[in-house]
Amino acid sequence: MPKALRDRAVFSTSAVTRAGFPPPALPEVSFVGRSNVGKSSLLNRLVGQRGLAHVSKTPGRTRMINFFEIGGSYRLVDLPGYGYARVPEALRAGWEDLVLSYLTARDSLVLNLLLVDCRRDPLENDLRVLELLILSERPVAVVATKADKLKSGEAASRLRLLSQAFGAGGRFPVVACSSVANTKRPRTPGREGVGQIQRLIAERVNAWR
Ligand SMILES: Nc1nc2c(ncn2[C@@H]2O[C@H](COP(=O)(O)OP(=O)(O)OP(=O)(O)O)[C@@H](O)[C@H]2O)c(=O)[nH]1
Ligand SMILES: [Mg+2]
Repeated sequence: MPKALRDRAVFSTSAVTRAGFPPPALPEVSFVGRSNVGKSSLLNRLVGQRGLAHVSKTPGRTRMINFFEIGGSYRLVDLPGYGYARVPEALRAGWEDLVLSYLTARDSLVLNLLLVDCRRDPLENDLRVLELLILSERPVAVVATKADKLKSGEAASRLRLLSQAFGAGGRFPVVACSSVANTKRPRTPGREGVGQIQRLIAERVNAWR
């Protein structure tokens, strides 16, 4: 991703219903995953703008679909997380409808980044979302987040396990990633993930239309 684009990421709009989605005139990359897995942090890190998407220690913070426009040429789309038990049932069902209709019916969606916590074993919710994306023939890359929390010796075996669970037999890339990696510690697991994901995004965005 050219460095110049990093400086031109701007908030575009928030949607709480389908009518609120912007026109599908630009390719979009979505951030999908459980609450608190690190979607908003990764988005900020990819564009090099810390405060762009709201990051919080409290799960369930992102409640709308937030669209960010990058260099006028594509959008990054931060989705509300799923699996947060303390959200009232009615509200949760509403979010799910909104997110699922976005994921399965949005024509301009060129890549879904499915984020999973690299320290957790595969969760039912994540596997269900993956299945849905596969059934709707959506392109997926799996991001194993918070890799900096692993010991360097653990990273390879965690990534193997997650690749088996989420990689769809090698069809989808599975990338270990840290959004907070300290570049002064060159062995931090996931340190190279941000660059790898930037390349995947660039490939998909450039192939659109
Ligand atoms: N150590 C570490 N912490 C991270 C990383 N990514 C995110 N976090 C922390 O995890 C917490 C949640 O991050 P968010 O980016 O807000 O997570 P989210 O998936 O957007 O959460 P919701 O909007 O609630 O769905 C924050 O405290 C972040 O600082 C990472 O790569 N490494
Ligand atoms: Mg968020």
